[in-house]
Amino acid sequence: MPMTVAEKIWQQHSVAELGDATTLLHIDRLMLHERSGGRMLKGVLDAGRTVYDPSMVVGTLDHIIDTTPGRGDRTLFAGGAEFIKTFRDSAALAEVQVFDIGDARQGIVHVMAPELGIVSPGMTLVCGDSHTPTVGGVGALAWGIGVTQGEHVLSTQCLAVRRPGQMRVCFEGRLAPFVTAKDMVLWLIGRYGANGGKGRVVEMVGPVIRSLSVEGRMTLCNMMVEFGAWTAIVPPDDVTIEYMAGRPYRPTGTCWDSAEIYWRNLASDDDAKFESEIVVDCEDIEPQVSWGTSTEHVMGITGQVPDPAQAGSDIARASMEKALKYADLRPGDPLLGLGIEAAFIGSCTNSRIEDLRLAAGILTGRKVAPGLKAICVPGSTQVKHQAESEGLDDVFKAAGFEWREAGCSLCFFAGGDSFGAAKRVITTTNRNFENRQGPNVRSHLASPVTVAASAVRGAIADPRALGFNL
Ligand SMILES: CC(C)[C@H](C(=O)O)[C@@H](O)C(=O)O
Ligand code: SF4
Repeated sequence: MPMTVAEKIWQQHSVAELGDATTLLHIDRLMLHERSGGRMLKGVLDAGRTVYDPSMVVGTLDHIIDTTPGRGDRTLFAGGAEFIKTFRDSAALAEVQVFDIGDARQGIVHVMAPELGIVSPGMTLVCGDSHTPTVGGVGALAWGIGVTQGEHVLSTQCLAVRRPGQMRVCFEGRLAPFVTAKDMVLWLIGRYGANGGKGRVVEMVGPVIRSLSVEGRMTLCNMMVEFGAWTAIVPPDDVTIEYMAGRPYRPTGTCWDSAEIYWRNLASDDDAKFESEIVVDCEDIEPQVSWGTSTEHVMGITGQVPDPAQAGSDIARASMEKALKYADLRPGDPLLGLGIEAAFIGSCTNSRIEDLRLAAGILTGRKVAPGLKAICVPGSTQVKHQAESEGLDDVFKAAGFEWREAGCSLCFFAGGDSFGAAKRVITTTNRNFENRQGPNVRSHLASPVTVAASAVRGAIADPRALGFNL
């Protein structure tokens, strides 16, 4: 039977068919972070169980740790110290390796796992975090799980999973200058809605995907969660294999040779069946910005805020009306020129080295608008070190950006570190929900290029129109 790439990985990991469209799958990697990982480990230990194979489990600290320079163990998250202690103590007891603060391998879990080569094409990987599909960008099948499921994986290295539907999105054409993977995914969610990929594995193909780096592919896969997808995957190709080649935890020797043969053959069959398919012409995509409080509240940067009267359903209309109120905008308003008070570059969506290079390209020789709070948080300590070795930190600092330590940081409000109540922020993150980045903070999602250009103008700005070079 012809199969999709996800179905092949699924079948290769099947331990038993449990009926009711559910399969017991072998899990190759379990990633842990201090917000959900400590509870999983403690749950297993408290029940008197052992971790089946600690070498398949890796932890890091990212969510609730401080990111200000010279950080110690400070956390602004209520009860955060307890989370961190539980995580460290349980990991030590279970003999699970944790890349802690001060370790060069520490970082946002979805950034450091692929960067270190802990995950590779064709693997199954899970983590107690909704943005786990990010690593679909290297051709792995990865998804977010809950604490109970995490305990099951820790104890058995397996998980019972219901078979998802299959969907394919083909990106045709070419990306215009200043248009990035972030704009592609925002456009897709804006066009097809926050439930457009509901419950499916979304395979992403086409010439534009082939031309993207693995980092760009990860940006896309990261936000497919905001498209409602169960997960997303880009089948491996030469770009993926080249990416894997430099990674410290990659397979080596004859294992690399056989892995490479396997990766090269890991593709959907020509006549594989997808429940739904979308073809996107990338020529249509301009830089995108979100205007509201759902990831589907997105528009082209030169457009106007839509009118709820035109909404396709009562639910959409109500959500748009509420969002307009929260965002303090009116139908027909342009976003171009809308004043912003802060800019954020970071998060598992856009904090990898290529993102920082793009933003620094815009910021070189420029300064952020007076009074604007601008913060850049590298996704991992390794990204930070790489950026520093290229002098990017100097560019950010000279432009007026704070240059932070690696972590999730202001991607979500963890209890104190904030832009200030009700501030309007342009941000490279993935969620623009109410209060996501602080009390009443209005978040406008955009690419690192658009965020950097807007920071310079002090208002939402079209990077194409302002004489920036890339
Ligand atoms: C805290 C964590 C479990 C959460 C998630 O699952 O995504 C966070 O990373 C987020 O982005 O909201
Ligand atoms: S960077 Fe943001 S979206 Fe990503 S894992 Fe951390 S909190 Fe979640």
